[in-house]
Amino acid sequence: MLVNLLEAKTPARVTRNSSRRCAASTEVRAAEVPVAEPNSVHKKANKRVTFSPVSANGEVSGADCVKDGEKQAQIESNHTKAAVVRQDIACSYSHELQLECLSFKETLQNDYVNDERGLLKKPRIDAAASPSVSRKLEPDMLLATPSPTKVKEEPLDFPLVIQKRDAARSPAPLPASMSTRQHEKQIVVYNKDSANKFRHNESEDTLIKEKPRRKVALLGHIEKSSQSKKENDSLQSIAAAYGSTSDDDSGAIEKIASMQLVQNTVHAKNTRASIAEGKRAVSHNNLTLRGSETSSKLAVTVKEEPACTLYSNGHPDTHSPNCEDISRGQELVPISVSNTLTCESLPPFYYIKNSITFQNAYVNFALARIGEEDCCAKCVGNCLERYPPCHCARESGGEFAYDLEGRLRQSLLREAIADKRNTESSSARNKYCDKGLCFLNSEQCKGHLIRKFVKECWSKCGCDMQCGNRVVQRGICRKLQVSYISKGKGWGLHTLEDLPPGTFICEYVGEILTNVELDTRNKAGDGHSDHYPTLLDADLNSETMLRDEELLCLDATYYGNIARFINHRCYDANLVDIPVEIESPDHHYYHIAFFTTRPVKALEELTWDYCIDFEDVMHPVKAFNCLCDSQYCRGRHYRP
Ligand SMILES: C[S@@+](CC[C@H](N)C(=O)[O-])C[C@H]1O[C@@H](n2cnc3c(N)ncnc32)[C@H](O)[C@@H]1O
Repeated sequence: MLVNLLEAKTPARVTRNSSRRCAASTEVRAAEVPVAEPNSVHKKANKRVTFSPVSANGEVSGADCVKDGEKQAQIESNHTKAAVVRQDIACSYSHELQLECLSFKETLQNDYVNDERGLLKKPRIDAAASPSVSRKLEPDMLLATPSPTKVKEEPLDFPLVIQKRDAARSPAPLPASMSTRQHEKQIVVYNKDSANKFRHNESEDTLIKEKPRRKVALLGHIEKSSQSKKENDSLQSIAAAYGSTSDDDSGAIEKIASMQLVQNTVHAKNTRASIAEGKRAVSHNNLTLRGSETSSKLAVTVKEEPACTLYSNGHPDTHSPNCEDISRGQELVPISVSNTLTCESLPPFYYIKNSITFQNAYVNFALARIGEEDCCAKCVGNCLERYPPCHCARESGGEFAYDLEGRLRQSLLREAIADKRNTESSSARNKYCDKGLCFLNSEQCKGHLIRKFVKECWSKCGCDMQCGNRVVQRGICRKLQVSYISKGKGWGLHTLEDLPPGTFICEYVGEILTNVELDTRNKAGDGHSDHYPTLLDADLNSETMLRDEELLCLDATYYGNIARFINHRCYDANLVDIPVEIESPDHHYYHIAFFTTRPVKALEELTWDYCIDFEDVMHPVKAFNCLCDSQYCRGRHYRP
C-alpha cells in the first residue's frame, strides 16, 4: 500500500525517472504535543499484562511437553489462573495500562535512551534481552512454568544477511517459498474437549467439521518433515539470494528455516491465543464478523466450540510470550494475534519497533542541528506542568499538542481530521505548496498540503521520559490485537479496550528507503501482491529541491510493526495519521503516528484512510475491491 504521508491531494512522484509514482493522497494536519503521566503512576509498575503466562516460544516437542499428570495438572491450573487474571485485566485495563507501561519503562530507561539515539541502528532486540524483559515485566503474573524452547530463533540476525546483498538487486522481499502457507493445510485444528476436527475449505473460506481421527498432526513434525530435499534445495537458493554463496552455508539456511518455523509457531499460537482468551475471543470474533462477508456458519461453529491446536502427544500447546506477542517483547505491552476463522497464518515479516534504514537513506539525527529554539534544555520533569509552555510547544502554536491524559488536544485533532477529509473547515486549503518549491513534477502536482507537525521533546531536552510531550516515542501502550478478519480483507488491527478520541495507537514503522531504492525494489517484482510503502515527502518548505536519492519513504512490507495491518476505510476511518517531529527539526525524516478520531469501542477494528484514488489508473498503489463498508466508500465496485 502506498500512502503519501504528507497528504497530498495529488499524485506524488517517487521517482523522477522512468516510473513516476503518484503518491496516494493523504493529508494530515498536524499536531502538537503529548501528555504527561503523573509520577504517582509508577508505583503500579511491574504488573505486565500478558495473555499468556508460560513458555519461551511455544514449541512443544515430545521431550519438552509435560509428561506426567502432576505437571499437566499444574499447567492446567496455571491456565485457569491466567484466564482469571486476563479477565480481570480486560475489565480494568484501559487507562491504567498506560501508567503501568510508563512505570515499566522506567526499568528500561537505559535501553530507551539508547534506542532513542540509535533509531537508525540495528534494533536492539537481541534474543538474550527478551527473556529478561519478560521476567521484569511479570514477576507475579508468570503463572506457568516456562518450558524449554525447541526453536532457536534469532530473526534479528536476518537483516545482516540481507545487508550482504548487492543493493541493485536487493529489494529484500522474502521469497514466496518462505511463506508458511505450504504447511497450513497440514495443521489440524481440533476442539480440545471433543477432538472434533475442522478442515478449512479454501474456496468457500469456511471450516468443515470432520470425524475425529486418532492421529493428530504434530506441528514440530510438520516443520521438520517439511525439510524435504525439495524444500532444502529451495532454502539453499533462498540463502544464495540473500548473500550466501556457499552451498554448505547452512547459517543462512538455518536463519530462513528458523523464520519459517517461527512463522508456523506463530500461526499455531494465533489459534491458541484466541482459545486462551476464551469467551472473550469468541465474542470478539462474532463482533468482527458482523457485516463482513465471512460465512455466518463459521461464526456459529467457532462460537460453539473454540478450536485448539493439539500436538502429537495430545496436549494443547502451552502459551508462549513469543507467540502471544507479535512484537516478541519489543513493545511495552504484548500484542496478541488471533485467527479463529481459518488456518491462514500471518504473512512473513519481521517485527521492528522503530524504523530502520535499509541502506542508503540518509537520516541525520545530529544534536548540533537542533537549535536552542527547538529543544527545552532547561526543562525538568514534565513539560506539560510548566507555564508558560517551553520551546517544544512552539510548533503547535504555543500550546502542547497533548493534554494531561496523554491524548492529542481536541482542537488539533479536529484540524487534522478536517485536513484529512478536506472538509470546509480545513484550514489546510490555504496551504497548498508553492509548485515552484514542490519536488513533484509541476504538471502532476494538483496541490499539496503542508501539514502541521506535532513536535515532541527529545534528547536535547531536559525533561524526563515521562514528560507529557513524549507520547509517540514512548511507544504502544494500548491493548491491541492483530486479528484475521476475512478472506477479502485479510488481517486487521483491533483494539481490545475502549479508546477515547485523540488516543495514540502506534507509529507507522518500516524500512526507511530512498525513493530510488523503492523504485528498484518495485521493479524487481518480487511477487508480493501487497506493498506497504509510505512516502515521506516532507521538507516541502525547504529552499532546495530534494533529489530522488534524498527523498525518503517507509516500506513495512518486510520489516514493520502492527501499523502494517491497519486496513483502509474510506473517509470516516477511526484513525488519523499525523506527522510527528522528534529527532530532526528539518522534517526530512519524521514519524507518522496514528491517533483515534473518535471514541472507539473495545473490539472495533482500527482503520485509516489510505486516500487511495480508486479512479486513478496511474496510481502506484495497487487498488483493491474496497470492503470498508463505509457509507462514503469510494472503491466498493473497484475490481482489480
Ligand atoms: C496495509 S495492508 C493491511 C493489512 C492486510 N489486510 C493484511 O492482511 O496484511 C493493505 C492491504 O489490505 C487489504 N485491504 C486493506 N483495506 C481494505 C479494504 N477496506 N477492503 C479490502 N481490502 C483491504 C488490501 O489487500 C490492501 O492491499
